[in-house]
Amino acid sequence: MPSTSIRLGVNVDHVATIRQARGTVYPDPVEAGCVALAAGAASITVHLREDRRHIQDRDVAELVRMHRARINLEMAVTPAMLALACRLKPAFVCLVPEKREELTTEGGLDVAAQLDPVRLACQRLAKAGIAVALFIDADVRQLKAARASGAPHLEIHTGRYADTRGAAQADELRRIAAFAKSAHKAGFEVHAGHGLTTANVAPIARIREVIELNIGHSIVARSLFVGLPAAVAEMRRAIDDGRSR
Ligand SMILES: CC(=O)[C@@H](O)[C@H](O)COP(=O)(O)O
Ligand SMILES: NCC(=O)COP(=O)(O)O
Repeated sequence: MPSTSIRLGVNVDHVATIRQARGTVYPDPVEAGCVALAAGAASITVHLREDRRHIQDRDVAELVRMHRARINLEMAVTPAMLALACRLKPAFVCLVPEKREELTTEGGLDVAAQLDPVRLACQRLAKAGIAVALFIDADVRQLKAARASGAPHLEIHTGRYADTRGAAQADELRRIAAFAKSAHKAGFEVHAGHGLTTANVAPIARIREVIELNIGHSIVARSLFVGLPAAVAEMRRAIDDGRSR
């Protein structure tokens, strides 16, 4: 039976984006993580990109040292990132696609096209005691591949849903809802995220099979005006309202 509650993971990448813009030591994404957890976040997500454009190795190490059980590290499937994850041992890793030139993640991981490396990565991370999610598009071909990979969790990419409007958005929502059902039936724990805001989160939160949402950019942006605890609380309310409708 799908869960009635839904966890909020707060992504603090864009706190680090502001810091890196000036090469200062502030604002600190580690401090932001602590504040977000105190404000009701269930976990903290950080994407350690290969180009280190925002989050740095030290941020991940510090967050893991302080809150290991609640840290979700997003990373590319590369030997260097796998070695780093196995050394730092966050509780969760989400394997994501990465392109140097993209402004943000543009789609899901093509698990079907790289099943062997993804399967090996899942095995290696599981051996290190890390629970793995695959960040994928709502696409049955990817679901089949994900089943063969051995990953226990999936995070559905909601970027296209967030970027479209009207009939196209309704279509994307239907696709995500149907995919979440199939993924849950196949035994995966189902998460979702990317591009979600207080204005668009409710229909995604209403999908019973989704039990975790990872949200960052809109929360960090909103925190400029109301502060991080209030921005996390606003998102929590929007999710709970959506879930209960
Ligand atoms: C994988 C994903 O959906 C995002 O969480 C990702 O972290 C976005 O990367 P940026 O934070 O660099 O936009
Ligand atoms: N995996 C999605 C995530 O961590 C946050 O994405 P966004 O809200 O910053 O677009």
